[in-house]
Amino acid sequence: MIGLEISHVSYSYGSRKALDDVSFSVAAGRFCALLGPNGAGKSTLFALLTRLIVTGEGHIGVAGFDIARAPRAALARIGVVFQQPTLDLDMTVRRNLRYFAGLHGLSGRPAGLAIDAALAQLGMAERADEQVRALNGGHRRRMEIARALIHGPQILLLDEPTVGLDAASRQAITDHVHLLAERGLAVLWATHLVDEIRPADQVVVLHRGKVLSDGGAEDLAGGQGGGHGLAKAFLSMTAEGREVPA
Ligand SMILES: Nc1ncnc2c1ncn2[C@@H]1O[C@H](COP(=O)(O)OP(=O)(O)OP(=O)(O)O)[C@@H](O)[C@H]1O
Repeated sequence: MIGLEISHVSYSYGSRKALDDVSFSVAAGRFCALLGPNGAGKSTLFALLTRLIVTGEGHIGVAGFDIARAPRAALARIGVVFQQPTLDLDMTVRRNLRYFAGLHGLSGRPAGLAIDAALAQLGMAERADEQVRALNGGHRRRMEIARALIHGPQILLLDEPTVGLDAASRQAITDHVHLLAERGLAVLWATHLVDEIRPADQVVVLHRGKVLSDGGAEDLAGGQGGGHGLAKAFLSMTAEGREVPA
């Protein structure tokens, strides 16, 4: 089943073209890394997928709903973790999530159940009554991912979710989100870090607003040992003349 479909999407800020005829899709149950250097257009694409901005060029389908024609139905099926954290540090984890559940029309026992389930999926159940301020950066991020799951989305969007985290936290979050994909979510994970990508993942390379490649991570690495092969392929596609270490 198709989770997310992006077809011939373009977007410009004034005369600057940020996305140029972008097409790819992410099926339910797939982890897709949107790999691109700074300025590639990743955040612009996320803004279009969440209707922060709109474009007349191209089509975006979310779990079968056209985001332009049926925005409410489409957005209800998306969970999103933006680059900038947006948590209330002085509330507990549960209070933060209850507030967000309310925005989705969930309250009372159904909200409590949804919050418990989401926290459990991120290994955060025992932190529910802690103040967010007391959590480390990795746990705060996991909580934001749990928050994005409360309303039962089919698509999960994460914009560079591991920025600023230490290696162990990055690993834990990457593991958790891969598990969410295995359980059926279509995951779009924007990053410029190849070590967050697994051999079975889909990788879309975005550079200067264009899709340079779309396929399996193993194929992109060209059989050259996972992360190293991927890094080489990514750099040679995007570095434009910079030396790529052997
Ligand atoms: N509000 C804006 N006004 C004008 N140009 C913008 C605006 N936002 C982004 N751009 C430009 O659009 C292009 C794509 O930027 P975008 O932020 O989408 O890339 P990105 O891949 O998310 O980069 P980063 O990893 O640095 O966040 C860049 O050339 C950027 O300078």
